[in-house]
Amino acid sequence: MSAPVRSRRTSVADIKALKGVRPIVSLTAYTAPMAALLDPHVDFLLIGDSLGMVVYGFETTLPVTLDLMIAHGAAVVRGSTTSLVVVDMPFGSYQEGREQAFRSASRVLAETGAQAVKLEGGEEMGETIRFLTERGVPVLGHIGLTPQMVNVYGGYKTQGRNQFQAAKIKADARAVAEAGAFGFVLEGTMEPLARDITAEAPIPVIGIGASPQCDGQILVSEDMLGLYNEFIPRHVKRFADLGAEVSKAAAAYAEEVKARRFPGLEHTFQPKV
Ligand SMILES: Nc1nc(=O)c2c([nH]1)NC[C@@H]1CN(c3ccc(C(=O)N[C@@H](CCC(=O)O)C(=O)O)cc3)CN21
Ligand SMILES: CC(C)C(=O)C(=O)O
Ligand SMILES: [Mg+2]
Repeated sequence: MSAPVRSRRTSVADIKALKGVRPIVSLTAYTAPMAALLDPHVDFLLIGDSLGMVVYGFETTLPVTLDLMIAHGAAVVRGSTTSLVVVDMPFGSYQEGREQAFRSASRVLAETGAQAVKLEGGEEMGETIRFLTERGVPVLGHIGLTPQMVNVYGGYKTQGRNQFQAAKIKADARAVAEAGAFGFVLEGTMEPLARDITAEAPIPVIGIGASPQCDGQILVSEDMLGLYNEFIPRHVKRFADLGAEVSKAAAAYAEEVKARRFPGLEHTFQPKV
């Protein structure tokens, strides 16, 4: 038997150690087959609560439940071998307080095999992040544009547009790092501010719609693969157009079925004589 490429999964300590060494690579995954395809190319896979919009067709991430995140988290762990796996804590599963957050997060780790959770919020989540990390749950923070706040913002609005917002995001970054997070996602934030925050933060800053100078980048896989067309935010670069490929394949299949060209006899089972 040949030796495995990596004998263990990337750990949160490995991710922390990459700051200042090389950019950290991350993508979302919701299913085992997609996780298997992405696993060799990323440092960590995120089961994002964006799956509510991308897979389940909701207009926001708010209806996503903890049970749904756990089902998809377990699938991604089964489909991957070397990446760190991080699961988003869904809306309502942690905002009530640190005990609720621990109850939810410990279920995620125990029932999925993932190594860490991500939760949205800065200063207001400091106490919760500390409570979790001190009790065995590594936490990835998420500040800037936090989609679970959509009803407070009144839309998905880019953050850090004025001095007050900028000061708040800087305070959030400090609070999350101070509370013991192993890194944080910085989303939808003005580029110069995102660059400053990355330079100041003692832990990896993973950007999405943030800055090329962030310590790492993350995208929703379906966005960068061209599999999600409901909206295409400015932060997205299309690395493939798989949506067009799916349409082409479905059209070819439909045509062959109607013309009785598919299935061919080679796709059928013939009795031996
Ligand atoms: N498929 C997908 N990709 C994502 O990046 C993503 C999700 N879903 N779901 C959860 C959140 C929602 N996100 C979003 C959604 C919309 C915009 C958007 O429309 N942005 C505008 C700017 C809005 C403004 O500042 O006024 C843009 O032009 O990009 C951005 C992020 C990011 N997350
Ligand atoms: C876009 C990433 C950071 C996320 O939180 C998600 O996919 O839910
Ligand atoms: Mg999310």
